[in-house]
Amino acid sequence: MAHVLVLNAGSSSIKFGLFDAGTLRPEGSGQVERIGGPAVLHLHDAEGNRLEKTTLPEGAAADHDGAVGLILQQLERHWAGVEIRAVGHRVVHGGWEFGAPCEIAPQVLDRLERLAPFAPLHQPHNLAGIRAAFTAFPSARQVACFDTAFHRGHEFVQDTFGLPRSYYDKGVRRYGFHGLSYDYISGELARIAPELQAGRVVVAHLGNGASLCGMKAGRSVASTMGFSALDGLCMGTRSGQLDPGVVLYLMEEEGLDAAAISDLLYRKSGLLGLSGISSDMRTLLASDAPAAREAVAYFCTRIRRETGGMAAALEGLDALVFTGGIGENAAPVRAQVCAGLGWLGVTLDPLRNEAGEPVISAEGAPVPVMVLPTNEELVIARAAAAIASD
Ligand SMILES: Nc1ncnc2c1ncn2[C@@H]1O[C@H](COP(=O)(O)OP(=O)(O)O)[C@@H](O)[C@H]1O
Ligand SMILES: CC(=O)OP(=O)(O)O
Ligand SMILES: [Mg+2]
Repeated sequence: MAHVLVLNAGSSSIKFGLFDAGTLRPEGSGQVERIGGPAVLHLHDAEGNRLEKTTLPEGAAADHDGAVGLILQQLERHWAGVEIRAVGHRVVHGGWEFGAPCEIAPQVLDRLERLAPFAPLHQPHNLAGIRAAFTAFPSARQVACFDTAFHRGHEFVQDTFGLPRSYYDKGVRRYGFHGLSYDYISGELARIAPELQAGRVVVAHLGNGASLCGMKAGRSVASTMGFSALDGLCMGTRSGQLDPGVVLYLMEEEGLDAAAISDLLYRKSGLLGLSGISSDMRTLLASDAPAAREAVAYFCTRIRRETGGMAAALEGLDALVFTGGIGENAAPVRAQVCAGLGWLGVTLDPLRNEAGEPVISAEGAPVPVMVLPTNEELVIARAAAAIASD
């Protein structure tokens, strides 16, 4: 039986999914999370039951390459002999060239390589996964699916910066990311609440990377992420929105060069930099340290501010959806975000929120608030299966 394998490299995790190429039924899934920290391997069978949850020995998944190697080993161990017809890859940055999933020819790989500087926490890992899959499955079709593609079609005013127009023409514009996740959520809303999907929805994808998408009738109108995956919300290790004057100060007064600034903004800021403790929301929520509390408070404050901005871009709000590792699991974060959004019609039911029910808003509240687990792997599998059947 032919299968589609999906590799989804995030900034702190690599997730995989194995699907029947015809029915797209899941045959197995898993992830290596907390890469670079105390990494944990999770494996699930076709029914979603846990096969394994193991804290990996130090060094086993110190980086994304190690994690890909581990996943390939586990595939061999638990799903030996399956025929892999196609491998679908999440590729975070598709620039302005790639607006739809595509088969990866060698010249495509070169073009994707050129976008690596704009997504240094992702693109190199996405490309390493592609190379590893070419070696491990030489006869499979390799397909790239882009985080940026869902946001194509924004109006000029949502995509431009206030720079001279020539920069926009050169591609210095807001691309937006997490599009595979938003695409999945849009489809889920159409299935379970079509009247909401037809309206104005803010989706908060809160993982190690975090962004908001404003959607109208299921399509992206605006994203808090911009040219790179640094902009917008505060993230695990990324600063989010920053006065460009700070970058000038760092260069002129502190003598930091581009590499040092990149390291600061991508790897040492956000929840990690503010708390001085961890980039991981679980660790921060479990900590009594005031700096951990303040980091979480900043994270939530930025989400509230940007939700107000998104509602303005959408000219109203009909629903708010939480997804991503934090959005799906961290009830205290959802509570803090929503506590300041009563003026928009958002009121939570604390018990439903604590239980992580699909609908967590209070009975009769004007704006439904939902928790929907994302499934970027399924979106990728659908595209890879379609291309492989051509
Ligand atoms: N049960 C939980 N409670 C709070 N936070 C959680 C929980 N499970 C996962 N998270 C958080 O989700 C984040 C990782 O999200 P995820 O979407 O998997 O990451 P990535 O951006 O690498 O794809 C981490 O900050 C982690 O602490
Ligand atoms: C684009 C991005 O930040 O992705 P992730 O949240 O998976 O790191
Ligand atoms: Mg992710």
